[in-house]
Amino acid sequence: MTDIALFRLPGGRAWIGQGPFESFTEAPAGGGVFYVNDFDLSDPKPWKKPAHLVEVGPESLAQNVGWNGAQPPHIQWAKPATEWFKMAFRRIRREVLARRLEKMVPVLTEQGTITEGDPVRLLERVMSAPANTWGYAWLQGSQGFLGASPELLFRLQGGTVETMALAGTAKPGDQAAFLTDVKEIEEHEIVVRYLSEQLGHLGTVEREPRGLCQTTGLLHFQSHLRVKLEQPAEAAALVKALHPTPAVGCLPREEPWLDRLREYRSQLNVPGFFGAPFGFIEPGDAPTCHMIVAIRGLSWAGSEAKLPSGCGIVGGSAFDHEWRELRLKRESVVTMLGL
Ligand SMILES: C=C(O[C@H]1C=CC=C(C(=O)O)[C@@H]1O)C(=O)O
Repeated sequence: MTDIALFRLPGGRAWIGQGPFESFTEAPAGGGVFYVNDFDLSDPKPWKKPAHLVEVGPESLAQNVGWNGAQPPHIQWAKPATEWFKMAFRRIRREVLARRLEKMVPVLTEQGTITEGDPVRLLERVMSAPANTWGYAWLQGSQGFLGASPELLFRLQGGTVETMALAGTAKPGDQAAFLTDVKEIEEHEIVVRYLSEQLGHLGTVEREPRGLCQTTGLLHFQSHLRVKLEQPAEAAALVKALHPTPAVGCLPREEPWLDRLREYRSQLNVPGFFGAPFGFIEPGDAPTCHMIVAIRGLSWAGSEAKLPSGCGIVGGSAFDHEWRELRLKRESVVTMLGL
């Protein structure tokens, strides 16, 4: 099967890119190009231009991708062990209580085995994911990742950058208590403050009041932010300025803490795509660049599948509560993908 990239906007417009892909350090003119990287931004040529790009809808997906008789996958998940995550949780919390660290987002990964079927069929699910999410996929031979993320890293259009803080989580039924939950509000406002500071270097920042975002089985705090650029900015420079936000990284966003986070991620077997920027520049002369945070998805290599979820640890975090939140986030992905 050819290599495939997919990007679907909240409104439903979507593009499929088919390989081979040509890689670039800077986004080539004319758009129609995907941004694919890992959490550490280790690919120096993250802009991927497909040999063939087509705008698709849910009905035209199959004829553009061609399933070749492939069936949706069955995945047998193994229950995740608590030990390593518990250790990371305790160490992070200790640093937070000592006021050396404000927040860090460790990630737990559930491992699975694809017993039959082909993950390519999950593209249909990504296309029909909730309307307030961005669908993404990157399929390379027998490996890849895909999902539907509720989190925008930024949208760059003309001289305006829009972004959002998305952090703080509850079950939809717990809304009344969530709205006044001091720990969840703190977790969220840390991300707002970080984004306001980073964007403040580019122009005057406008922030909308804190609101709610509901996706498959989950409720989050969400705040929209916008800045009119004083000088033109490249998408790649914005990625470097904003990623990783404390919704998936840490604060302070300094190398020693990022190193610590990388250490936890590697101990906990986290796939590189998780929390990384994933983007698409629409084709055209004055194109819009959409850059999202790749969460709420899974990855696979051969028959091995990985399902990661992360949770922000602040001073008020309790292990059992966070462990439940991690499970709810993974269940949300499993439900969304119909697995
Ligand atoms: C890291 C994840 O979610 C982020 C987005 C929304 C809420 C989050 C939270 O409450 O911790 C996370 O920052 C994930 O889904 O694995």
